[in-house]
Amino acid sequence: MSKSLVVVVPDADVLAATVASRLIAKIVDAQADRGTASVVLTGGRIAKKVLETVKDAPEAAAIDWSQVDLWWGDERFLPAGDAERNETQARAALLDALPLDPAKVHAMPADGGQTPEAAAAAYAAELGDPLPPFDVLMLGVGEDGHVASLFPDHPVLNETGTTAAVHNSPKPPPNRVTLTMSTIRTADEVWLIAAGPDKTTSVGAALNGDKSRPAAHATGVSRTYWLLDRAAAADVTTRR
Ligand SMILES: O=C1O[C@H](COP(=O)(O)O)[C@@H](O)[C@H](O)[C@H]1O
Repeated sequence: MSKSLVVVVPDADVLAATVASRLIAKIVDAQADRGTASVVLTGGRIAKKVLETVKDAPEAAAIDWSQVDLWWGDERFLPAGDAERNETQARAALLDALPLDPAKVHAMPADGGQTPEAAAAAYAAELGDPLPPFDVLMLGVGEDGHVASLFPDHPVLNETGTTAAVHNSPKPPPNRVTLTMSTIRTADEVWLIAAGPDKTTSVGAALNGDKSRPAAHATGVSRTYWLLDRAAAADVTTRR
């Protein structure tokens, strides 16, 4: 049965260090088990800090980076190289410094003139059927409780495929591509990561049972971790 745990640490710096250590250990363990590891990245401020911390961590040398598949939970549908793309952020924070196999870096398509729907369909094809075995899927949590590009009360929540196009996102940019919640829930572990007082309300609501927050539905098959700093956790009244 899936277990859910809430981990609260003092601040965003400690949170980034905590998540980075866990991520390295998770990848090392997956590679010890089956030779490869599969990780789903997220975007946003704390995600950037986590990746920068992994880059500076001596224990990251224990990872065979050529045997890591990297996927993204969502992407801002913008031209390749745009600074607002989650891919651009991840490459600058960590990926460009690693000896990755380019064929295993599965970025979501950039806006090259096709529709977001076409981009979402292309990513679904890249994921394949069955879906890859995601060892860990990381998610930032928005001020409104969104995860990936799944926003509260948005039609994207009704999508039934493995990926979806998003229009009229309440957070810029308006067009996005995202994994659907059913895809997120196939990951072995889902880590919801949040820091700072602007996340207090949404994290508290989601963890206290407000099902209108997409974050409340993001669970892993084996484990769901809420990895929070004290400010983000200030309204949490339940410990799982
Ligand atoms: O737009 C997005 O926002 C969320 C959260 O970002 P943050 O800067 O508030 O932490 C992020 O997780 C998501 O991947 C991204 O596309």
